[in-house]
Amino acid sequence: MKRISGKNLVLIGFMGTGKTEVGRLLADLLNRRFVDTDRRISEREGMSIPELFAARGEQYFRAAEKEVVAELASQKGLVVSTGGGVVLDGGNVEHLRLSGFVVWLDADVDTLSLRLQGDKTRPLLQSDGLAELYKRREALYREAAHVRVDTAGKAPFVVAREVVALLQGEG
Ligand SMILES: Nc1ncnc2c1ncn2[C@@H]1O[C@H](COP(=O)(O)OP(=O)(O)O)[C@@H](O)[C@H]1O
Ligand SMILES: O=C(O)C1=C[C@@H](OP(=O)(O)O)[C@@H](O)[C@H](O)C1
Ligand SMILES: [Mg+2]
Repeated sequence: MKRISGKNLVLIGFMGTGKTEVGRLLADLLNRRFVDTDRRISEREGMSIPELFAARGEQYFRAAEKEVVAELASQKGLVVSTGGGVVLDGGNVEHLRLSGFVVWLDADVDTLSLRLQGDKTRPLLQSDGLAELYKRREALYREAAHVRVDTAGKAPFVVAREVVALLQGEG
């Protein structure tokens, strides 16, 4: 797996594309350590992501996210699941691309809406419309990623297997 040897495998994409769930499966399949940036931030700050947004605001969250990304980019051999907004910062994108192979998990807006229906854990979905936010971010994911994987209509383990096949295909 030349694509990820000595590197991290990094998942980016919109909320609900399955970064956290697929990342965990990939770490198992590849026998690598799994780190989810949101989880890391929550642990560091001692509160959940919605609590952190409510208590300190998005800017504070983004600063914490940037620190965590920089820290993970200095490590190797990880599977890293990011939060959907990680690509808003050009420095994050640079770090992630230099330290890892960046896979964009994607799905159409209707699929994402269904997956996230009733979700209360994603503060940004409570205010902005999902479709609007997706439209604003799509180009950022495309530019940041080395490859895109469509997750619509596929179970998480099918997506994970597809990512592994993609890495193996590169020898
Ligand atoms: N491929 C998939 N098919 C169906 N549901 C999925 C898929 N991937 C994730 N989900 C569901 O969508 C929700 C968000 O998944 P999650 O892994 O937290 O996404 P992300 O970290 O990208 O926001 C969860 O309820 C999860 O079970
Ligand atoms: O898209 C975003 O800006 C965010 C996505 C969330 O992560 P997931 O993409 O894992 O849901 C989390 O980082 C935070 O709520 C902000
Ligand atoms: Mg997640």
